[in-house]
Amino acid sequence: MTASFDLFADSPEEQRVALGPQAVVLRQKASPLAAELVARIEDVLQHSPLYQMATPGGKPLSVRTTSCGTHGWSSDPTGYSYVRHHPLTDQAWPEIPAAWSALATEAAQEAGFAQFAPDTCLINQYGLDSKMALHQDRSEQDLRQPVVSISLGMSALFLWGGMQRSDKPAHVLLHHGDMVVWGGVDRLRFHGIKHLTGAPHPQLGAMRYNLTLRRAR
Ligand SMILES: O=C(O)CCC(=O)C(=O)O
Ligand SMILES: [Fe+2]
Repeated sequence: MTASFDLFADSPEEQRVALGPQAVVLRQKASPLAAELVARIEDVLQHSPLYQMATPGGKPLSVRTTSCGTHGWSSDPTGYSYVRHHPLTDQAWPEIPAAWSALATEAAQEAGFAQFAPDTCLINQYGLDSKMALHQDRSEQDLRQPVVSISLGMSALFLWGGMQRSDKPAHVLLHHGDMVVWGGVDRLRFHGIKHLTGAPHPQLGAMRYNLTLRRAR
């Protein structure tokens, strides 16, 4: 797979950008709710503080992360898994805010995945020095369920690869309010974040949040 197309030049009004047969960027899909989404992030973080995970190999991730939902994604020396408690507070994760689940269900529907009901949301906070290496999302039990992501804050260069880590990734700019949905034949595509880009966000500053909603169990 040689995904060498480049989406830097997208016209800003383009609403749907196909990344594959079952993967799509829904431009500005979350924009009408963005202020509300950010306010709820602040609520969630009160109960579920951001922390720095390390890869199973012991390398610290450059993002700070936390979760909400019945399960939270975790990386520790034993590997990647879904756990029921925040590793620092030992508390159950807070509920996924209803507006986030509803938006994810709607976006999944628009992308061709009916009745998506997330039970976990990973919150990644990126700073100017953060990135996320190419990886597959494969800790979930039912890989027929899609992945739905929401970008807030500064823009970022999303890497959209193939089914092999060595496949050359496409570069896709993701902006505040953009959503990405992938599933089906595209569910295990390698992806990552190269770096943040552009100006600091007027409300959030030199920072990006990514909310990734999935069905863990
Ligand atoms: O920040 C993003 O847009 C991607 C995040 C991601 O791939 C993940 O958390 O698994
Ligand atoms: Fe991912």
